[in-house]
Amino acid sequence: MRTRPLKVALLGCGVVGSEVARIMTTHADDLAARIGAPVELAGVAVRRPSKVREGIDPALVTTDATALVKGGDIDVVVEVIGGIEPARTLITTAFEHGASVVSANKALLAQDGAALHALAEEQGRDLYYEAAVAGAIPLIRPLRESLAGDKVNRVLGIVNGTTNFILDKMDSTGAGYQEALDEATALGYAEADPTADVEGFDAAAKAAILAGIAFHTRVRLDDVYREGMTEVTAADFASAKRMGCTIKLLAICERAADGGSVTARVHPAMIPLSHPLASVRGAYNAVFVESDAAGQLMFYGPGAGGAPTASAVLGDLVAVCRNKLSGATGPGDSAYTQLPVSSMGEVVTRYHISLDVADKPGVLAQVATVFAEHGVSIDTVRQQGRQDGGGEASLVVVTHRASDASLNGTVEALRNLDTVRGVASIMRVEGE
Ligand SMILES: NC(=O)C1=CN([C@@H]2O[C@H](COP(=O)(O)OP(=O)(O)OC[C@H]3O[C@@H](n4cnc5c(N)ncnc54)[C@H](OP(=O)(O)O)[C@@H]3O)[C@@H](O)[C@H]2O)C=CC1
Ligand SMILES: N[C@@H](CC=O)C(=O)O
Repeated sequence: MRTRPLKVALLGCGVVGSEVARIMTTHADDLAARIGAPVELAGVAVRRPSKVREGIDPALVTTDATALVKGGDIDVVVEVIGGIEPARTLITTAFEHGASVVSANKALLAQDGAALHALAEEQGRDLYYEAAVAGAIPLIRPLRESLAGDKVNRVLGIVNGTTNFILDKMDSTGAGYQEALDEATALGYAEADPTADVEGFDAAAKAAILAGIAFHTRVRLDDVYREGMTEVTAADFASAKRMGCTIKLLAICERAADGGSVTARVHPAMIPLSHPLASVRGAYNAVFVESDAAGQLMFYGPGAGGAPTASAVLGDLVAVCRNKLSGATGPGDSAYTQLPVSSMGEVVTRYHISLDVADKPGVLAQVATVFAEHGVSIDTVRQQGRQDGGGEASLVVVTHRASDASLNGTVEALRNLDTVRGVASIMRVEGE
């Protein structure tokens, strides 16, 4: 074993960084044995230096992340600050000063992954980010390496722990949205700004990363259709239950049948209770990967939280340190092509639409005509008279598979009917 240690700069010591530092200290001997050299924590950059950090030598703590990255012959920079800046500049500085990088920063990678990969490659450095998608679950490496000889056609899953935690609480305990979000934040699952979680930005960033790696193409955050989960109500859960379904925030990346384009989307969806994703509870994540030769694979595990995420960071740290010692670098993305990313209008799926309508003869026929005129075939219709005496009924329509564009046209036309008082909710139905 080499005796000179590999030097690691830790940028960020919050929920994830503090666990990375703890494991680096408590598992130092194991890490050294696996890498073939000891690893030394050379410095820890934070925003608030006076905060007490258990197990961290105060002499290592600095607010000058740039100086830490530039000085002292750092071999590997672990970036767990989050956000775009200063993380991006620190990572590029690390590459330019001889260090490889391990990051958990999906927001940055979804926005600037291509440029960062290009710089890493130009400088002969590694850029690893297993922790950026689905916390502890090994997903990036299986897609990038184990499935490199297969053809992945679809990736579908729950990739945000916070929203799964909230939806699960709302469904199973009747908890309110805010109460469940506060608990997820206290448990360290949520992003610094939880809007990123609940509005689907975090899951969309992960979908962009997954689609890029799975289909060997470049997909950016802006290419991903996104709807958050803030408008999911108790009434939606009740409707879902009546259909034998529950509601999950899903990320779905698909390659077109002709292989010539891809789509990536994030939105809440009803899925049957019999589907394996329906039983993914709390902050757990699960991702299905469908490929030509392997068929269906499912990856499952803790999707958020300090220790699970640190596990993925440490796995990358070991891989990058091994590469450093052998003089190699891991796979980059220089061989990626640029497949077109199709719009949401072209996506084909099923829909659950809840309408408030006048409770009088002929309304059902009128509504059915609008669906037929837009080429959207109805699977089931359920009408429920209201007890409020207002002469209104609820009409729940579940469609067969139709394009999003056809469904949008249908809904627009329904809104123009005098007998349709309102469209209470529209939700896609997946996983059948
Ligand atoms: N939490 C989770 O479950 C997961 C998080 N991630 C990703 O990991 C990254 C970190 O997340 P998390 O640990 O939760 O975030 P936290 O907000 O808990 O920690 C951020 C850390 O960065 C430090 N920091 C912030 N700004 C600066 C700056 N300008 N210079 C130096 N240090 C700075 C903070 O310092 P201080 O302590 O002084 O405030 C803090 O230590 C993010 O990219 C996130 O998306 C990925 C998977 C799961
Ligand atoms: N906020 C994220 C953290 C992990 O990526 C989540 O809830 O999944």
